Amino acid sequence: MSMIAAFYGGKSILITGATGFLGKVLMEKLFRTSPDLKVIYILMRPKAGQTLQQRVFQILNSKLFEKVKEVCPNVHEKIRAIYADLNHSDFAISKEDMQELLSCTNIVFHCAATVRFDDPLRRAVQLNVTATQQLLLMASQMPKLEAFIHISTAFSNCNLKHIDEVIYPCPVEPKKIIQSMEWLDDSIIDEITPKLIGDRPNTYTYTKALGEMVVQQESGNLNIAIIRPSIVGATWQEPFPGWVDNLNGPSGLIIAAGKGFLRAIKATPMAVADVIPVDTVVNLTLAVGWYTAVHRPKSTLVYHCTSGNFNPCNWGKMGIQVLATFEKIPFERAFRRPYADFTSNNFMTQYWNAVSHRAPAIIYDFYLRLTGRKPRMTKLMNRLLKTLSLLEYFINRSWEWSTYNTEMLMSELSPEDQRVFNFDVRQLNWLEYIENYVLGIKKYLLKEDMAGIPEAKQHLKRLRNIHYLFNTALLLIAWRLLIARSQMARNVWFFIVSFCYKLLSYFRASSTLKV
Ligand SMILES: CCCCCCCCCCCCCCCCCCCCCC(=O)SCCNC(=O)CCNC(=O)[C@H](O)C(C)(C)COP(=O)(O)OP(=O)(O)OC[C@H]1O[C@@H](n2cnc3c(N)ncnc32)[C@H](O)[C@@H]1OP(=O)(O)O
Ligand SMILES: NC(=O)C1=CN([C@@H]2O[C@H](COP(=O)(O)OP(=O)(O)OC[C@H]3O[C@@H](n4cnc5c(N)ncnc54)[C@H](OP(=O)(O)O)[C@@H]3O)[C@@H](O)[C@H]2O)C=CC1
Repeated sequence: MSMIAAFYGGKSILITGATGFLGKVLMEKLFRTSPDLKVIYILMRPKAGQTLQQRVFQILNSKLFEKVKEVCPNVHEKIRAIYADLNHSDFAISKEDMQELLSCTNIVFHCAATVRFDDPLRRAVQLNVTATQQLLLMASQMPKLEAFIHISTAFSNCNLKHIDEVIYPCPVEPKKIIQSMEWLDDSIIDEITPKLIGDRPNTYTYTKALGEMVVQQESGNLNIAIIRPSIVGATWQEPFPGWVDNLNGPSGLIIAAGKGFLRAIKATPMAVADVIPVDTVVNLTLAVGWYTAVHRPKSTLVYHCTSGNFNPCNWGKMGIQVLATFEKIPFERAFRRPYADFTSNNFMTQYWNAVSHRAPAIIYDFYLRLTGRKPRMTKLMNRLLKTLSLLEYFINRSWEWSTYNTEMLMSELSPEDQRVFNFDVRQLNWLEYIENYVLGIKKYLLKEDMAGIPEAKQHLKRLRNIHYLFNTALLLIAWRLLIARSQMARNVWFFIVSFCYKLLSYFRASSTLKV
């Protein structure tokens, strides 16, 4: 019997960010391994015209929850969706709901965050810092609380090369930042943002670091732990391989490459691609929840959930495997044939952006205009290039994360828990994982049918022929223009033609002699 699964039995669990990528997998695993848990409270807001109930219904009816429905048929009765907007000062939770949350909650998993790299500082602070502070305040009023688990990111201190499992201070106190956001106007905040974030690349990593400081400062008597995952990718094993439902991290770029939009990328092939499967993060999170509640460590422990030091894969290897998978499992209606060029040179990046990204987009838009349709490729390409520029920082560097706490926890688990809540990425086979990742993107993100693979392959063949034809035509035009302008080119051209003519005459003569 798994001790961790038994621990969550009968518990009331509060999750923020349960509608997000990580939150959904966390909920799924909890229900599947501890179907006798009492209730999961999820703090959520209505979105895209859907009420809370409709959102919950959609999640429970997704492919991800198919196994849960078998082991926990009354799962819908065990989810309590509570209206909450973490951007509000008191989360806008009703009094009755607040009362229930405060009196019943045993465990808190705080996953909600804004993960956008380009969010203005005010928004990022509100969600990643102030909301964390408020949730801790709520937690301090929960008499039955056993553990508070905060999800941060391994990149919260990406300004350092070697990162230990400790909370690093930021130069300006989070409380001062929170206060200043209340009275500074947007233009001033925009002006001081670069100074505040310093050598971090964006407001996301900076505010996640501030969030950790808040956890440390406001922890009081709570049992708290922080988990720092690196780049969270599709599921490795559970509930099935390759599940993914958003474009963050590598997923968006894999789509862009598979559809033939992305042909070159400024990346260091030897830099470590510290991708970690989402189910591994969830297993560690649940193990940490159990350990923190049962063993009550004296201080706030930080756990790195990374792959680089256990089982490293680099961006070059990942790119090659992604491309190899496109050969077997191509995406439908590709714009161009998938092709990868990794370059770490600025000039070459500009060159490829002009030749391989912008020029085809302009030509295609011209074609759309000619055929009376609305041009859209240039806009899409500009977005892609903006995304690339925001991700570049992370694919041209390597970091070292120490993992003493994570390894200590692994050794504390019983063999059964090590199996059920496996977070040992040494067992991960990257080639298999990447293939399943690409397949998962095709099935669950792009919602493409596997039956369409032969047609997709045919389409790629047609694109290859068009590509050869186009290049040959381009070469001929260039050559014709050169001949018209340069005596030297003309001489070379006449030399080649007369050489070919002589060769032909020679073969003709020798074949006549043989007869
Ligand atoms: C050369 C060939 C190569 C072949 C092989 C290639 C494969 C191998 C190489 C793989 C290298 C991987 C490197 C990963 C490094 C990750 C490091 C993370 C480290 C930190 C980890 C964390 O701790 S934190 C979690 C990560 N956090 C994000 O990763 C958020 C990013 N994101 C945003 O910060 C916003 O998204 C941003 C972008 C501002 C847009 O902002 P925006 O307002 O312009 O756009 P929106 O988000 O509203 O989306 C508008 C349209 O862009 C589409 N789209 C959105 N994201 C997209 C995306 N990533 N790739 C494509 N397309 C994307 C979307 O589908 C919409 O399309 P549509 O309009 O048609 O619906
Ligand atoms: N994905 C990754 O690569 C990594 C993620 N992490 C961390 O993991 C955690 C989860 O990330 P992930 O699941 O990928 O992110 P998602 O963007 O998929 O999910 C974010 C969640 O936060 C919720 N949320 C955002 N704003 C509000 C709000 N104002 N009120 C209520 N809820 C809100 C979202 O709700 P809604 O659905 O309503 O928008 C959603 O449930 C984050 O803390 C992130 O920093 C760490 C490392 C890497």
